[in-house]
Amino acid sequence: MIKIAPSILSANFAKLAEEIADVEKGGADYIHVDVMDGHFVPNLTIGPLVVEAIRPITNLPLDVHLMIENPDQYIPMFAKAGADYLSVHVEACPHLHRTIHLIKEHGVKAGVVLNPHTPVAMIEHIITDVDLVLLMTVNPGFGGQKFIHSVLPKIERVAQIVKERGLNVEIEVDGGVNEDTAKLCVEAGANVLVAGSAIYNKKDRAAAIRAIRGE
Ligand SMILES: O=C(CO)[C@H](O)[C@H](O)COP(=O)(O)O
Ligand SMILES: [Co+2]
Repeated sequence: MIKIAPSILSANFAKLAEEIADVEKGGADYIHVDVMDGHFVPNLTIGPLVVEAIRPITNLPLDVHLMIENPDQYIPMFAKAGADYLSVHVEACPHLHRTIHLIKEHGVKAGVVLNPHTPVAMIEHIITDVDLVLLMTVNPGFGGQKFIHSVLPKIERVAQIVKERGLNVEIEVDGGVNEDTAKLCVEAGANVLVAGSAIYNKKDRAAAIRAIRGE
């Protein structure tokens, strides 16, 4: 089953509760929350206070994508705020095994993220410990960028590892996902599709979600 995770990065922040209710009603499976610190990526967005504020207004799992340096310092705060998934970048975690287990110790599902140029080999020895692998299909930092096609073989490789080892790991893609690129990601083996602009820039969010799901 293909899951759709609308990214609120492209929502109207002045009407965030309505924007979340709209995609929930439209068939979304997760709410994707992009956390940026102005250091790991050149943009600033959301902190634990916003996660805490949106937690009671939706029944959907909050899929929190941490694009921050030193995530260990903030994991307890995001867990307390109500994150269901916390995903950290390999490129920001010198002690990745420790960070993944810190997330799990807080009762939160753990995800690991790879930038477009980072090889899949970087997660071969941690994939058995995680609930989700997120492959970036744009350079992180901004919504509305163009899908990077050279990531497709990486999706295939992660899907192959998951199958070979019989793992229960979700394979998520994030960046430039629309109804055309979604199809390529699903064919390559992804099962969770993040989409920001391709959903929130459309008037009919339910139709946008259906189109990305390939319905
Ligand atoms: O992590 C992200 C950017 O760093 C966002 O989740 C992503 O860019 C979603 O936006 P879009 O679908 O418009 O590309
Ligand atoms: Co994201």
